[in-house]
Amino acid sequence: MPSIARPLRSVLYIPGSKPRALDKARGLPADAIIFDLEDAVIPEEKVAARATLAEALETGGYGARMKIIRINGLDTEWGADDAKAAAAMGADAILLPKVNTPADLDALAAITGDVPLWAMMETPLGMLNAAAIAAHPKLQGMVMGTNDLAKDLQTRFRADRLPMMAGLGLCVLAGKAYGIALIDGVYNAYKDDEGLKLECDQGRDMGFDGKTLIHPAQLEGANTAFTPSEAEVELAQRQIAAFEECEATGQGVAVVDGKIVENLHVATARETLAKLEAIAALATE
Ligand SMILES: CC(C)(COP(=O)(O)OP(=O)(O)OC[C@H]1O[C@@H](n2cnc3c(N)ncnc32)[C@H](O)[C@@H]1OP(=O)(O)O)[C@@H](O)C(=O)NCCC(=O)NCCSC(=O)C[C@H](O)C(=O)O
Ligand SMILES: [Mg+2]
Repeated sequence: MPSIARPLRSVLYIPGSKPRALDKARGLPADAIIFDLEDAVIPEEKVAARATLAEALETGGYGARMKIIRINGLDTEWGADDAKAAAAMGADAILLPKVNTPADLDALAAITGDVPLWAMMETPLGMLNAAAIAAHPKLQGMVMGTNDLAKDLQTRFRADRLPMMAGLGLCVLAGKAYGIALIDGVYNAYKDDEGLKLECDQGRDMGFDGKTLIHPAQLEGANTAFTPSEAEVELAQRQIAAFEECEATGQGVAVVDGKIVENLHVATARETLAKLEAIAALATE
């Protein structure tokens, strides 16, 4: 299972129709940006948003942040033209909403060619097909659409997200099996830092690489939650040192803080340190 080298702790949605927000994002500490042409843009502005976004990306200035364009569905009047335009904008990936089957990605790839694809996982059918979707050769990331999922499940929002756990879990399993990026859904109450922290921690513990965000005020919370803590880094260093010491004496198991450390734990410890290095490298780019 390949691990994701590029940090994707904070993935900020920006409406493609809002020049001020598009400009502000050039200075925000987001690991990735989703330039949105779908739900954040009203129908009357959809066509103009395409040109506004093309101009912003042409101007550039987004640095090392990963640039992802979310287009409208191919079953809408804007989808095909969005796809053609997005393919020419030099983005790192194109994100397709409401992906139900791998055939949806085939249809997009027929328009966008070699551009990597990401999938919004936000319908019950899409989540049931998560493994087949994750296996698509062009797919490099999945983004959870928890608002649309809640709508389709006819569920109420709960702090523990219990009603959507089955769907999120299927996507995590599928994403890990095929080594693609996995980004959790948005937290709608963008002024509630404590609630955001709880949901980020939950997503991080489930195995997500980061969280989608709707407002700059959420960036710090997500970046902190998805960065290895000082305690995690210090433990990883001690685990590696203890295991190497044991190995030198011909033993395969070390004990740290009363818990066994085997080669698989050392692999996780090394991944923790590598993740921290990748985050530090991003800050200097
Ligand atoms: C939620 C908002 C409508 C709030 O906007 P606003 O009232 O303008 O916020 P502020 O006045 O607090 O903004 C302060 C400054 O920050 C800039 N700003 C705000 N939001 C963003 C952003 N997302 N990216 C970049 N910059 C942003 C403002 O321009 C202000 O700047 P300045 O004037 O220079 O001080 C708004 O935040 C918003 O529209 N957010 C995005 C909403 C969105 O993208 N929704 C769609 C994605 S969610 C979704 O679809 C998930 C999925 O599909 C699912 O099903 O779950
Ligand atoms: Mg959605």
